[in-house]
Amino acid sequence: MNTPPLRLTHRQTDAHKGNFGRVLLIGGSRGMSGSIALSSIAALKTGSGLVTAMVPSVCLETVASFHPGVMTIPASDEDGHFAVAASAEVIDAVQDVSALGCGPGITTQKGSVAIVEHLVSMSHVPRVFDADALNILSRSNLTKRLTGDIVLTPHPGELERITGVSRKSRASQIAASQKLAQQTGAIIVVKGGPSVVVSPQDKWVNTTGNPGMATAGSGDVLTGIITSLLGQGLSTWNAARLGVWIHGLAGDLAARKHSQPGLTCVELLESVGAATAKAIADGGAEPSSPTALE
Ligand SMILES: NC(=O)C1=CN([C@@H]2O[C@H](COP(=O)(O)OP(=O)(O)OC[C@H]3O[C@@H](n4cnc5c(N)ncnc54)[C@H](O)[C@@H]3O)[C@@H](O)[C@H]2O)[C@@H](O)CC1
Ligand SMILES: Nc1ncnc2c1ncn2[C@@H]1O[C@H](COP(=O)(O)OP(=O)(O)O)[C@@H](O)[C@H]1O
Ligand SMILES: [Mg+2]
Repeated sequence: MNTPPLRLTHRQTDAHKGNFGRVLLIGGSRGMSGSIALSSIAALKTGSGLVTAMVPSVCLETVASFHPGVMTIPASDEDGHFAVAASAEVIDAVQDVSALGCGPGITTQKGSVAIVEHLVSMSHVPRVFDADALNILSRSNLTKRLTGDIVLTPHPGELERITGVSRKSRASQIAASQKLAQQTGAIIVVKGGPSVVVSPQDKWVNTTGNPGMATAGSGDVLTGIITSLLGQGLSTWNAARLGVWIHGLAGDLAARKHSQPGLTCVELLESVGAATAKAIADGGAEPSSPTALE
């Protein structure tokens, strides 16, 4: 049996949505509305109590239409992506959030750069940076300004842009990620088959997942899962490891049903709830006690 790196516990009978985190997902652009919707819905399916997507105003209706449980905040936009003015609006939006994820579909236009520049130093909020947020970190030389609880989720192409190591050498990717983790304090998910999670002191190799997950949008789902777990109070190390494990298991459950070639981000997303249940103490069978995770 494939066991999770740690367990979630059952919800107390008197639990309410405020117990399970309020998370914010920042991203999307005209043409990539699906990306941030995938992250947001994945966060709901991993158990977040409240999920809000902050998106360029132009794609708000599209993002909002995918799942009625996702709330949306419209941000100033320009030509289909975030305008520079959106970076000031982010400061209001992060009030009271327990975690945020940034990057899917965000583009590397200057409004997005301004947002990421604000987020790198918001040390009071645990943050996940993915996709174009990672490309912005590398292009704008922002990695040295990362502070607080941070998870980076690069695929080998993004990692190459940040560290310069070849997308073809797995050993170099792990070594460079370890060094980056030591320099920044961030936890780094080195995506692949299998994904490896690296901390400044340690590394962990995932035991779930399959090549059917090499499909558009599967990483966007992971961003939402890890953000959700951070928002529920897990440490960056635990949220990254358990998030990667749940994501891979969702891929395995979906591939069993739909085949690896037939697996898309939609089938992956549909399996996130079932995979999360497998991470609950005793396999999610019987509700018992307590609320807190770990
Ligand atoms: N429905 C949507 O709106 C979607 C939007 N997406 C967004 O599209 C933007 C661009 O992301 P992409 O990742 O497609 O573009 P990138 O240009 O960052 O990455 C694609 C390239 O990276 C390299 N690469 C990726 N995985 C690799 C691996 N395992 N081994 C070796 N090389 C690898 C390959 O050279 C590949 O062509 C992001 O903002 C992302 O969030 C994508 O997630 C797809 C779905
Ligand atoms: N061969 C594979 N085996 C296991 N997992 C894989 C494989 N290929 C891709 N994945 C997983 O799928 C996800 C792809 O992420 P990413 O490239 O960011 O996708 P996108 O940006 O399109 O959403 C990662 O979590 C990665 O680990
Ligand atoms: Mg990606």
